[in-house]
Amino acid sequence: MDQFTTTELLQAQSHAWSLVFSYFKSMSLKAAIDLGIAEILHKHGKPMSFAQLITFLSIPDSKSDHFRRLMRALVHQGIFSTDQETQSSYSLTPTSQLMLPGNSTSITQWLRVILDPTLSHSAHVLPSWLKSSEETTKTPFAVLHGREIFELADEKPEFTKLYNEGMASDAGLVMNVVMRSCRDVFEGVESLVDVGGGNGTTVMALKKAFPEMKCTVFDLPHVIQGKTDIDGVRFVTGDFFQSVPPASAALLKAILHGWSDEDCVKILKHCKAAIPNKDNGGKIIIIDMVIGVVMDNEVSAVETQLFSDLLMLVAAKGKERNESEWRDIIFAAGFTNYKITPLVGLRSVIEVYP
Ligand SMILES: C[S@@+](CC[C@H](N)C(=O)[O-])C[C@H]1O[C@@H](n2cnc3c(N)ncnc32)[C@H](O)[C@@H]1O
Ligand SMILES: O=c1cc(-c2ccc(O)c(O)c2)oc2c(O)c(O)ccc12
Repeated sequence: MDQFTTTELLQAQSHAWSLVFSYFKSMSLKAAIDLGIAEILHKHGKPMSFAQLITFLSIPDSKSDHFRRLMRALVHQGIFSTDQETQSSYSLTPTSQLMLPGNSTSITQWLRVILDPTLSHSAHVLPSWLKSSEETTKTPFAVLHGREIFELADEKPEFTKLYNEGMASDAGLVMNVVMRSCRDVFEGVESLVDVGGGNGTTVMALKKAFPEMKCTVFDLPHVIQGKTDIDGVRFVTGDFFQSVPPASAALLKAILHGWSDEDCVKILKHCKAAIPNKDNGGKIIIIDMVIGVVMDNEVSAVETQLFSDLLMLVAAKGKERNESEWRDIIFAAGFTNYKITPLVGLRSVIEVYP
């Protein structure tokens, strides 16, 4: 017990407190979204005084000091910025810019899903789930809710709607980055099936860049329901554990991280059957994280990848993979070659060849 000095223990206490209070990073961010602070600042178009901010947000005078403390914490985290001298003139930062609803790069809906208690409460189940030998086929999420995340459509339609919109709100920004940094990945692809393509946001972004590409959005019935085909975009209902509609390329964006190695091999084999063989130029395009592959070796990016892995542990039967784990499932599914291109941020594009 006495191998650490008092100084070390005090530093450790500070470290532990910092970890404990980290949930206020999430919760203050959620409060900012729920209050619509970024929207108000954006509409104003120039730095906004505290008095204006509380007026526009309809914060009663009796709560203005409380609200100032929330703003102080948000500014400290770089979510909003403030005038150095007066500390009372607020502006957007790039992070709050992403929280403006309604534009194609907004991640507001995505943040709402990830911070929704339906997901975050699953984390509380992790310790008992880890000790239980009976629960290997169910995720902590299913232990808590009785069903897996994609089986909740009938029981929790509001959450499923939020989930589908949230995943879609992630697509705009990522596809923007893909089109800027590695557009050639999609160059010359005649037809593409977006496997687990959600509500079609990714495909719409692709169609903008490649109007000639024939696209299929493939997803579960409750996601595709009510969607009508438009010029060059088909919506197809199905299950990627049964089969995948044919195309020159299959896109798997944020799919494989949600499944076990065995399940990924099954999904990849169905994708392989859907695309042309080696001599005829078929390929799979995966957009997901590769643990440890981040631009500029940013330490905090790896930490975020590890936390995303924990989300896959509690909410899905999947995991975030490092390069060697990706290689194993790619080769196990019968592919012969792959190429990883890191994107700005946390994810990579993995091109996989038959
Ligand atoms: C994490 S979301 C990713 C959505 C989209 N690719 C994106 O990146 O925005 C996973 C998607 O897989 C779909 N999905 C889950 N199981 C499926 C299955 N068995 N067959 C087809 N799609 C499935 C879900 O409905 C959901 O839209
Ligand atoms: O809760 C989930 C969240 C995500 C998710 C999607 C895109 C991202 O950029 C990301 O960081 C996470 O994906 C899931 C998934 O793929 C599942 O199969 C089950 C649950 C989830």
